[in-house]
Amino acid sequence: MNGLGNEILVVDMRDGASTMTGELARTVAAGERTAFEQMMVVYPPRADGTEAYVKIYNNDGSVAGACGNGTRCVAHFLNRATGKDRMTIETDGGLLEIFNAGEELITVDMGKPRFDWNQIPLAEEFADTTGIELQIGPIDAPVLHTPSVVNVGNPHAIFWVKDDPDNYDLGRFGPLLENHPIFPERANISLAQVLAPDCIKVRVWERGAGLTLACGTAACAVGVAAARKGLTDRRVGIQLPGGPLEIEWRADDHILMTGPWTLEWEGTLPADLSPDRAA
Ligand SMILES: N[C@@H](CCC[C@H](N)C(=O)O)C(=O)O
Repeated sequence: MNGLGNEILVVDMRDGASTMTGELARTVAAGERTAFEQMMVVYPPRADGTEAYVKIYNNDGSVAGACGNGTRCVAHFLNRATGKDRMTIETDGGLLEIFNAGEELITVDMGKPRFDWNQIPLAEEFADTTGIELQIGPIDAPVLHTPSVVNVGNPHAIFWVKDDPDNYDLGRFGPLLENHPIFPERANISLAQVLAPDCIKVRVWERGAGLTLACGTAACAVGVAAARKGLTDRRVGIQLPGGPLEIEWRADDHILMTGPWTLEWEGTLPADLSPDRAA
């Protein structure tokens, strides 16, 4: 599947008979047909009132606590399997509520943002995470030194730029920022240009996956970080290279993300997924 071009492989393991690992996920990601940015493995529910437990892998085999675009894809998959329009799923980042918003749109309640330095997490204490000072040797652009940081189930750093994010070589400095020592669990890196109080243009370098056409959690992170800085309203359209997402940071602190899903193909993974076999 994909969510605005963010390549998602939804793997149905609801029978509870098999288990995915980071190493196997990397093997599947190396397959020509099965390449993905995130794999969403759907297991039987572990908690009362939930439809499934979903484990998320990046294509480097690392585990992610949240994936906004992938959650909309899982929502469609579970909606088709169960007929339910509304459900709760469990991820490593917490419980997520999903609503069918009609016309091939899904809304996900992504939960509450976390702003404390140790919740991001950061390697050292910062009292104010709306803008932290970073020492970044090899990067010459001065705007790239004071990101806002927020955790929305996974860690994000947002660098505010006045001009078009396309003007920056994110492919070059994305990996440096993702692996900056201030981020002990690495971070997803966004460049954000506020175009209007209800519109932000964003490009994302994803932790564990690299440059992407869209990142749902980055859209959530940028939306709340912009409103927190007073740059925008609490309801914004986020323009990503793959298309738009609607983000609303509600008065009860929950973030709602609304966007589409796309089904590309369906198939069965080979039973033998040993790492030396290309999927
Ligand atoms: N594409 C995702 C985010 C995936 C997880 C991220 N790379 C991480 O490691 O935190 C999205 O749509 O949110």
